[in-house]
Amino acid sequence: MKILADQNMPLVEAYFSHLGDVERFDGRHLKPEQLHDVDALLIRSVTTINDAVLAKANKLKFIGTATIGMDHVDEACLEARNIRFTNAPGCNAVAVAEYVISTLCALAQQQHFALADKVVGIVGVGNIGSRLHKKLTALGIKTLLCDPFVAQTESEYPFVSYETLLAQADVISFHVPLVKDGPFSTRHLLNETTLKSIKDNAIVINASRGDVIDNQALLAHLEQENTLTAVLDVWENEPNIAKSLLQLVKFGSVHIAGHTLEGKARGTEMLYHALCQLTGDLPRYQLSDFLPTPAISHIKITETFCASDIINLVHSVYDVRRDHGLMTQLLDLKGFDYLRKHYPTRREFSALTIECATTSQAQMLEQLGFNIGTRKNLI
Ligand SMILES: NC(=O)C1=CN([C@@H]2O[C@H](COP(=O)(O)OP(=O)(O)OC[C@H]3O[C@@H](n4cnc5c(N)ncnc54)[C@H](O)[C@@H]3O)[C@@H](O)[C@H]2O)C=CC1
Ligand SMILES: O=C(O)C(=O)[C@H](O)COP(=O)(O)O
Repeated sequence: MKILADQNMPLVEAYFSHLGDVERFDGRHLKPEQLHDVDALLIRSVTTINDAVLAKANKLKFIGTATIGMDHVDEACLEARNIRFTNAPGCNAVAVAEYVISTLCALAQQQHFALADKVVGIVGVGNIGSRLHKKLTALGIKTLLCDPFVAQTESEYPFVSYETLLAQADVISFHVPLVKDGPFSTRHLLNETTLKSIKDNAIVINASRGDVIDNQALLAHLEQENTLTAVLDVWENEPNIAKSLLQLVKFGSVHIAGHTLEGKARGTEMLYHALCQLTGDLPRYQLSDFLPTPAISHIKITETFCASDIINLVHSVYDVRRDHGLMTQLLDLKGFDYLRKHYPTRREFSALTIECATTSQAQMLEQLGFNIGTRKNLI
């Protein structure tokens, strides 16, 4: 079997070599002739799949995208060609939720607010939004949840309308899929009109898809007034983003909110399982076979550990300001895709094991996502 995989997908050889021959390709520039005689194609979010690119795919029976988002794939055209398709639902949901937590911690330091004083509106309460909700609750932060689809089945929490969320939230964080048209389109959910309904001094975070916010409208809004804090991980027209917008956002990054080591590796692993299922092979490997021990793996905290220490703890694992610095300093020199390809290793909170002094610390930090070590005599 011939397997063609995006050059930025980790661990493909390690997982897939027993299934066939692995070759790599440049995800942004897949050409139809590269699919000749290929049996399985493994892509990331930068590869558009449509009729044109599949024109010479004579043997293709499987396409997997090691991402949550699927807006780059025309599923109808795969169905018509009888090509099995899968994404990797939830693979990097923890990473995106931790990106938002790191962002809020950094803003709390810079803007001198207490995290627990903010109301965070989550637009889209699926894999990412629900994990974010859990972590925010651990920090004592109130949330407003907006998801018309989940609201129909989930009665545990009250859901609000998008209009109510915009009017009442201090922080608005987008976690919807990009749906480009139809009655449930999410394109330009935040636009010239809806921008006018958000609160003064609000914080807007977008780690979903660039098109969910009308970037030109946001740019015009930021140019007019300065009470809005905008944080963007995703941009319209990547990789050729509006550089004038980058200058006005508080933190900008190159679509890396989901790029933890664990998140990317989980994506590869989910495709491996899906292909094994199709071929009838038994999976031989699991993620723990490949994840390295983190450089800092254990710490011990005392009873005096307090709110400001939580911020330091979060930033000891991941500080979003590193990524903002990389983007603002190196974008012109290296380009958007180079910075994504050479993204420095980032681990999830769970890679750090914490020995706590009290039971309440252990409960809170576990809910935030850290691994809790055993310690006798917890207070
Ligand atoms: N920046 C990054 O690196 C990453 C970005 N993403 C993006 O985040 C998106 C969300 O990911 P997940 O939470 O895992 O997806 P999910 O499918 O689990 O959840 C999305 C939720 O959005 C809801 N939704 C759809 N339209 C809505 C609307 N108009 N208003 C409110 N809610 C709406 C859905 O009902 C669903 O519950 C992905 O589709 C992807 O585009 C995902 C991973 C990494
Ligand atoms: O999972 C998704 O959806 C994402 O947006 C990915 O994390 C983006 O990563 P790449 O696939 O573009 O590397």
